[in-house]
Amino acid sequence: MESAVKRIGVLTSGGDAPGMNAAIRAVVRTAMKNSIECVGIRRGWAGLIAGDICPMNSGSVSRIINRGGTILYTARSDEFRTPEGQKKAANTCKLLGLDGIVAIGGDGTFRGAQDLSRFGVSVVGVPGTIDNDIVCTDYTIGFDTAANTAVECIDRLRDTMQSHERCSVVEVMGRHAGYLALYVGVAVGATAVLVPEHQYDFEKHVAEKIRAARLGGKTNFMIVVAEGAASAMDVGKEIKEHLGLDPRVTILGHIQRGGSPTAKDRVLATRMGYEAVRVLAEGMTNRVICVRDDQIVNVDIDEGLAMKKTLNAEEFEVMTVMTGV
Ligand SMILES: Nc1ncnc2c1ncn2[C@@H]1O[C@H](COP(=O)(O)OP(=O)(O)O)[C@@H](O)[C@H]1O
Ligand SMILES: O=P(O)(O)OC[C@H]1O[C@](O)(COP(=O)(O)O)[C@@H](O)[C@@H]1O
Ligand SMILES: [Mg+2]
Repeated sequence: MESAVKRIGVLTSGGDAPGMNAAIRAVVRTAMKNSIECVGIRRGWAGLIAGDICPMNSGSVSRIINRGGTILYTARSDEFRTPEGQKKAANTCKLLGLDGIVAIGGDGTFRGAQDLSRFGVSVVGVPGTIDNDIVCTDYTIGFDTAANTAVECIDRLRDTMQSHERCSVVEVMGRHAGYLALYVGVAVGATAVLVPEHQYDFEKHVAEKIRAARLGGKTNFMIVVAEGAASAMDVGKEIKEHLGLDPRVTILGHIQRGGSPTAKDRVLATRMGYEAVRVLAEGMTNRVICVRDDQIVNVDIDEGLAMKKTLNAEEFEVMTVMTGV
């Protein structure tokens, strides 16, 4: 089939996520198979504005499928949020003869892609963020690895908390989204889980859960807090003040974003990267690659971003029943 694009760019933007490299590799290799030239754009949208490019070929993506982070670097760019910045980025595309851009990132990255498409550049988004907060897709690259890393860390904390009969407050990532906290909280058998989607109430969400666990015979407690729900330090202070316990607070932070991607992240990233190039080759634009019921599909970016994602109600209910007991 004759491809609708001759030369494309690939970039990673926003917070990095394990599996982004596998997606870059799939984009480059699929492009090559279809005789499409592929140019790497370093440092996300900032790099597109600056024309920060590197040539890509089969060799440049060798031995990266197993590596965390992103070989193209990533950045957050305030300039790209402005029409002037977007115009500069579109001019780079014109100068380099880029017909299309594959943007691997989160919701912010896709809003940027939406804007760039208004300048006549074809864009396709590949969801890569540990937050799993992109409305139109069941899954975003990096979530599985980050969740498993957090679970491993919390299991270690649990050993020492059990020995000392202590309370642990652990902060996981998620400024605006509680998917990671909820999933990890269920996986570690947390005493309580705090998510930004629900207004924090110390008495109801923490004190009552700890009390129920203590009445059930437990002498150690694990509180999982999404960073956007409450400050783990503050939760720790409240536990000390109101319940008389002496909690230990751990902020997992960027540990969660690193490490070798799980098989799930590598495979989905590869399938999504392949689909992104296929979509551009077919002449489509303004699409997000999504996974729905384990099928890789593409969705209009405007429609995708307009959808409202909520926490999985069944998973939340399960967490509510499992905590505090
Ligand atoms: N509403 C927007 N319009 C244009 N560009 C945006 C918008 N939101 C974010 N961006 C661009 O995308 C970048 C990445 O977004 P960010 O929200 O930080 O990460 P993520 O893509 O992982 O959600 C931002 O630094 C900015 O350059
Ligand atoms: O790396 P930074 O700039 O400290 O950002 C931290 C944020 O990035 C994330 O890890 C991922 O968010 P994005 O994918 O939207 O960039 C959030 O969970 C966290 O709140
Ligand atoms: Mg985001």
